[in-house]
Amino acid sequence: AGLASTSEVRVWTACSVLGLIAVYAAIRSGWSRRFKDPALTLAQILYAVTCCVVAFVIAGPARGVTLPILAIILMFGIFGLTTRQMLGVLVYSLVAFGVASGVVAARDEPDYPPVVAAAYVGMVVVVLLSSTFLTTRVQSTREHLRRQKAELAQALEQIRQLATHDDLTGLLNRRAMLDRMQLEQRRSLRSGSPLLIAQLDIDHFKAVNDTHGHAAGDLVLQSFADTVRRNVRDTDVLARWGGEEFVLLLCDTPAADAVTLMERLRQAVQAMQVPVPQSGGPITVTVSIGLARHTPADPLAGTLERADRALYAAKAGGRNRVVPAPCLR
Ligand SMILES: Nc1nc2c(ncn2[C@@H]2O[C@H](COP(=O)(O)OP(=O)(O)OP(=O)(O)O)[C@@H](O)[C@H]2O)c(=O)[nH]1
Repeated sequence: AGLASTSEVRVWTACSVLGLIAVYAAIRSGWSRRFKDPALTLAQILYAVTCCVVAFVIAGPARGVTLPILAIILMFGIFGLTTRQMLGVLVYSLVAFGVASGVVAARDEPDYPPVVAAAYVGMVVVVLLSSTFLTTRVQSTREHLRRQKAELAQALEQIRQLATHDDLTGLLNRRAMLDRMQLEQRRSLRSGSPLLIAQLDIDHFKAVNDTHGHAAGDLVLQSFADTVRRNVRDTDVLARWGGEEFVLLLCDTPAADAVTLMERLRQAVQAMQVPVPQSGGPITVTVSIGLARHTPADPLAGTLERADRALYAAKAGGRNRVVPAPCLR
């Protein structure tokens, strides 16, 4: 439109388009993934500010258009840059526009009197400062949200832990164990691997509480849980079923091995010595165990019932013993 030199505008347009193509290629090719910000926001903004500054110099009387464009460029920075990067952009832009103003003044354009030059510089400063201020605000809001999100995730994990685990022993609780049993039941059905359920009940536990107190009883429950956990495989699942009663799920263990394992477990519990402060010597306990194999045709409740009956037989038979359900004999 006769406002600016055609050759300068052509060179400017070519450089701007080449810059856009280079950024597009860097992102689409995946080359930019090696950087922390694959969108190359900082590089894009610095390049755009540079183009804006050059446009300010060559646009003649139309240079006022470059200021809203500068504001739009910086808007992208508000969401994509850190406060430090934005401060860098601020300093770079101030210096670049300062130089540009000097160049324009040196070109001695008739419609660029000092008062207009000062107004442009003032506008550039306002745009840059307000963008930097907004970036700081957005960054602090983002940081606040990030912290809240982390706290929420931690609280959810705590709730999940409380809902699925027993507070005293850290073992799975009954509800979580039932879920796990169903999972293992499906797995066993698919693979044909044996699945066994053991019910474990500490003998005469009421007497422990009555003699040594409830706190000592709690220590015994914790030691019992640790002892059992240490004596079974990681793939076996132990849960506190309620009170002094525990359930152990033996995955992929042949029945004969399971009976031997339960016997070893019984002996480990018998050998366990629980030191209790202000209670004379350490407390010892024994355990009765009922063991049953899950058969694919049966519901889980049926297997639990058979393990429970075997446990009852162990108690009735004098305690401190392992009784396999009839299906295992
Ligand atoms: N310390 C403590 N005791 C508990 C807890 N939960 C249940 N108990 C106690 O466990 C005892 C269970 O007693 P009983 O059901 O009579 O069984 P027992 O004395 O072990 O007798 P047998 O099972 O027949 O050998 C009760 O005294 C309950 O109060 C707990 O979390 N901590």
